[in-house]
Amino acid sequence: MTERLRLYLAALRSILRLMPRTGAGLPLLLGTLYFIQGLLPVAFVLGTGVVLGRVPAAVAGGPDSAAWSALTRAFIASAGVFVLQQLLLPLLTSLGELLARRIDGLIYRELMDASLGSPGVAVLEDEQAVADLRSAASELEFAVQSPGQACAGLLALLNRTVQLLGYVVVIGVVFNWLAALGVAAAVLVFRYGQTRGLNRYAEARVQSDGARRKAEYLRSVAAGPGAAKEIRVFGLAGWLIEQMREATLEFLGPVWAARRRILLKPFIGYTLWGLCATVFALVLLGRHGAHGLALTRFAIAAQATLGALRLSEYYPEADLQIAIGMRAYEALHRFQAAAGAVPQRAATATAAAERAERCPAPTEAIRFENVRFAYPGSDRPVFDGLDLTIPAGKCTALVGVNGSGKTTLVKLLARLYDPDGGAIRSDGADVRGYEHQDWRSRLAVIFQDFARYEVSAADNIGYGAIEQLEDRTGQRAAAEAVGLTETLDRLPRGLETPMARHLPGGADLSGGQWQRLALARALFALRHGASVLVLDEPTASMDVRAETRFYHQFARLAEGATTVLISHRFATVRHADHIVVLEHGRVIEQGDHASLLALDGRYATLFRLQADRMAGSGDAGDPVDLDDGELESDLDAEVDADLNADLDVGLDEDSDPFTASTDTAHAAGRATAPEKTEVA
Ligand SMILES: Nc1ncnc2c1ncn2[C@@H]1O[C@H](COP(=O)(O)OP(=O)(O)OP(=O)(O)O)[C@@H](O)[C@H]1O
Repeated sequence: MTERLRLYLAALRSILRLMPRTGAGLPLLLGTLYFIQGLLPVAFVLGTGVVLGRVPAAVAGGPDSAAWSALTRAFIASAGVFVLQQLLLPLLTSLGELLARRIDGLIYRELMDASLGSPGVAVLEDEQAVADLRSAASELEFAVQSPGQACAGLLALLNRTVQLLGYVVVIGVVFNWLAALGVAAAVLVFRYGQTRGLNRYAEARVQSDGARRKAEYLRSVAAGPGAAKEIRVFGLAGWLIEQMREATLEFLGPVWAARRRILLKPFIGYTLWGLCATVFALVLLGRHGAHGLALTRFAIAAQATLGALRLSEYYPEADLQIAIGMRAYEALHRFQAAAGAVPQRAATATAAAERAERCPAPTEAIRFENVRFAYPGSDRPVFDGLDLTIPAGKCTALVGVNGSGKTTLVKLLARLYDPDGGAIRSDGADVRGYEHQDWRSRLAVIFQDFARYEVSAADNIGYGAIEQLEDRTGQRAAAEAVGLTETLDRLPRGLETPMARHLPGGADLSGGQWQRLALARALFALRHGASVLVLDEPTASMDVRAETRFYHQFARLAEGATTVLISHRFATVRHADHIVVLEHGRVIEQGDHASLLALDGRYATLFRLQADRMAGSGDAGDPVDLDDGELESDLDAEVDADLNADLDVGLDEDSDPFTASTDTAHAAGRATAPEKTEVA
């Protein structure tokens, strides 16, 4: 059995198993109605055949004759069948749509479970898996040729199948079994040609998915707000329109060609075949008719033959839906297999307490032991034997040039990936021994590219401990801790303000304010059970005063927590208890600020380089603009004093040994370099 057929059958089995879950006997009702709807055209053919056969006797007997009454009865019965058929049609369409929507709803849930339940993020970086996820999601979104529509289409085939069987039996009984089988064979061959062509067309559509995505991406760039400013400033509009035109043609061209090649050729071939069979059946009928087949029988056989042959055509209620919808469902199956999702438990306070019990907070240290790791699909290891100790309850700063592996280390710590070799241990226990959710409940991580949720400010903070989403006091305290209270209080609905301008009553924040909101989220997580705080460039978007303020309060905010701090700014890291210098995925130096300076190695070199830069930058005392004027006055004084003492340094792998990055230039004019004096 080919892989494609195996997948198709698996998808078919599982979609059929979803049917009973659509509730209230809907599939059973729909199946029964389709069955009846399949019998009705056959009954109509029988009825009209009888009507036709009774016409000569009725005409001869006149309106008062018994033959006339018999004709009338037959006519009324046929008309009744016809009317019933017409009445059933819209009902079937509505019920079919209902079934499709309900199945799509169930499948959407499967899709969410698969994408959100995957313990790591590797699957979301796997090109094929993401393409599968996208293709399933886009058919579900448009709901025209979705898996649910395919399922309703499969049920609708019952109608056509019953009709064909009915016609074949009628032809066999009233006329000739050989002719009946011939007609059935002609219909089946033609249908085979149709569905084969449609399947190949659906395949061509899937193949062109990459080009379609490119066109969609360009459309979203052109129409979205993200690049709006740059498109105008750099005059990219004309170029973008041309790119979109080319990408659209690149995507549609092969589909158009495939449609002509795939649909037209078989259509001509199979139509000729069908026409020959039709002519043969009609000639046979004609000859028998001429040789005394009773009028009723002749009329029935002729209509049944034509009715059956009409079933060779394209079924608009089923064909394309099945061809494309089932492919989307197969894609979801492939993604499910790749994601290896695990069921997610409900977020309740009890569940959180149970998690905390199952996974104790580290009290001694978290250790990376001989850790080896390469990203999936890459043969270049980021870590090849990393040994690192993160003491519990202390602040460990990670320093290193771009690409040295700092963020990757955090991803491993959060088990978004697992190491290829070695282990990460919390107080000696391999963290892989804990369930992902249990271990993560101990972590509060804010990545460089933290999320900005379009929900209220309070919920943005509350997502740090979802089971405590109602704890407004805790959320306010976290906002206060990062100095956001006044900013949030000035918003139209305070903490309840939706964080997106396009939402009713919504507002947006500046980059630095967003970063503080994300930090508040981490602090909220700490308040509710997390004990390992990981901050990856937590102040990158903050102005120099907000940053200085943050680090002044940092020790108090993170008190008792095991903290991992990543920063390019030495002013930030120098206060850490333990500083680790990473290079090419290895620890090359570690210790506290003073001991590392005394060591006179890489850290000291970097430090002197920046100190020299600062010393050469001139004025150190520019006033600082506050974005919200909310610093308390006593803190202000401290901050002002410290601004003159801090160094603000960026590292860049392109420079050798290192050069300051431009994102720190704003601070360069404000800082003096007491450390230089200290170093010197
Ligand atoms: N998702 C990924 N897939 C493949 N390679 C990756 C991925 N993310 C990072 N890398 C590579 O892994 C290496 C380490 O990257 P990482 O982001 O951990 O560095 P970093 O020290 O945090 O850098 P930065 O200071 O720029 O944030 C780099 O060579 C990077 O190109």
